[in-house]
Amino acid sequence: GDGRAPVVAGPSGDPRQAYPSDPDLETGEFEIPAEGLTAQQRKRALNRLETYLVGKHETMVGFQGNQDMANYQQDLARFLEFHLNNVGDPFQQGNYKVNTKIVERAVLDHYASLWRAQWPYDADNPDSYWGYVLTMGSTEGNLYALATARDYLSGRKLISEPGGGQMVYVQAAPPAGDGRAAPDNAYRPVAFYSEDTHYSVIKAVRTLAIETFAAIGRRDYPGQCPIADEWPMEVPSKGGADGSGEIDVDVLEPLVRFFAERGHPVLLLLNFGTTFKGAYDNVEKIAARLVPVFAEHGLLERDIEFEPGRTDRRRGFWVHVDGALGAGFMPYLRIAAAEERGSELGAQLRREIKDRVPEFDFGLRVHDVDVVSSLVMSGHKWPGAPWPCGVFMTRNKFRVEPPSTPAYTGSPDTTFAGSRNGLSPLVLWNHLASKSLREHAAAAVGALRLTRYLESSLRELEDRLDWEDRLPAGGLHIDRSPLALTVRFRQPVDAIIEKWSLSCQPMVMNSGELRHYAHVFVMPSVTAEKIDAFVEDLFAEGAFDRPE
Ligand SMILES: COC(=O)[C@H](CCSC)/N=C/c1c(COP(=O)(O)O)cnc(C)c1O
Repeated sequence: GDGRAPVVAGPSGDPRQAYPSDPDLETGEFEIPAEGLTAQQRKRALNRLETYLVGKHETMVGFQGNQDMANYQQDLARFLEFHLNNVGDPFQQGNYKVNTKIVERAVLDHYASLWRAQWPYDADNPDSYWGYVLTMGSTEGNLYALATARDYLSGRKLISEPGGGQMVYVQAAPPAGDGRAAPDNAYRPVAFYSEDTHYSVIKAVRTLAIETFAAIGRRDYPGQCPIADEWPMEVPSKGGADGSGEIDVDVLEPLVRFFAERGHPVLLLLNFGTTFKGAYDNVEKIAARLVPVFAEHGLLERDIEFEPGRTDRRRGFWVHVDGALGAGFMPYLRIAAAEERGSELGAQLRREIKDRVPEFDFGLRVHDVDVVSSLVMSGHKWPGAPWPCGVFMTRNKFRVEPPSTPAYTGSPDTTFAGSRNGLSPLVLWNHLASKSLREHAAAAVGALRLTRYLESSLRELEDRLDWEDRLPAGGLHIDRSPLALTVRFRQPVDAIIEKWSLSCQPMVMNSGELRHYAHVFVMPSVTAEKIDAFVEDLFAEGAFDRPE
């Protein structure tokens, strides 16, 4: 400490003991005393923090957050002069004029184009895209998508009372049952997602009181699970823990059919770049197997009668693609794949993609159905925004509130947040605009190439350790899922985890063996030099000598 009198410790003790400590940062340095801090004290504290961050930034390889978005500081610092707020709908100017909505709309249009949606936004076109730049990351987008899907599938609608007063939710009456399925199932959506799904989805499902197939199955259909004695909590991934991390379509289909037969609308949340294994659910294959099930049980199109003569035509299913990482990255591979075969870019890509780039977006049509209802992407993952942000996108025809409510003087509150970040559209715009599509595609192909380099470097390390008889029993468990930007391997000692900010996960393998994995994500900020330095650290004595 610097001899200062300690902050009056709170009622439950002194923060200097209560909080986790880091060898490079002292809690006491950042306490805010009643008398405030002098300029020198503030400077010293902030210098200490900056020094710490410089160190960590250099060796950050463990999460899917690109650390090196270029030139946002010099290009955007001037906008810190303003109190930006994009409150309300991006396509309605609203009364809060200090906003960057014009930039937000350009970012949304660009992603609409990358995700093959109909753009520019047109309030009168049911198939036009609608979306907004998120103030949180994909967690907000997943929450918003699931809230919209829940209301859409439950026959709810947000309308403005006659005379343009309050906005109120109205609920359609369940259709007269056709005997085969309990009529009130028609508005009880059932959520399905895989065991590799990010915890933000489980949080969203609980927060929004959406029922999962497991919850309904265990309560209403005990012992009737079509794929196992007991209803699994989540849809199993193909090959279980040993597998790639993508959802098992052969298991998903009977589970969905079970509820479709009983008249339930179906809410599918699919992963496109899973958190730990970087796996992609096969959206095309899932649609090819499930659209016929929806058609068979009247879930492709349904009439929702709100009042006599006032009906909406809606689907009985919703496909949300959690593209937190993959939606920002995969479109560039499609652009690279479209390059003429002889090009360097095309050739490099061919080494990674045997047949075709997996489809996940609004351009995907299966059995003549446009499959995807909503999509989300994190801006701080592939694009590399320096704070959490992202993009949520859907189509007008899937929205439950009227796209424009003239009754409002300002702008309809159509997004999940109230106040909305006005800097995020700028940082995304800067990122998108500072490279051509081809240059973005080259960065994506380059990241795949480096991921292959990481994998081969780890396998070489395994051979070196084995040669020197220093290989841990069972080996380094090196694995990489198809097209993934990450490689997973045996968790090293804590000092290495802390230096390289590694994300770790215990996994009970199909054999019952408990393994501790770590992974590296090869984002654009991860270079071959960083990979070499990282692998060298793993070669050091005792790198894998974990106590367990
Ligand atoms: C352990 O790593 C994570 O939780 C990272 C976020 C940190 S990396 C920048 N993943 C977040 C994530 C999320 C939540 O996204 P955010 O809210 O933007 O963090 C949603 N879906 C998937 C597939 C995700 O991987």
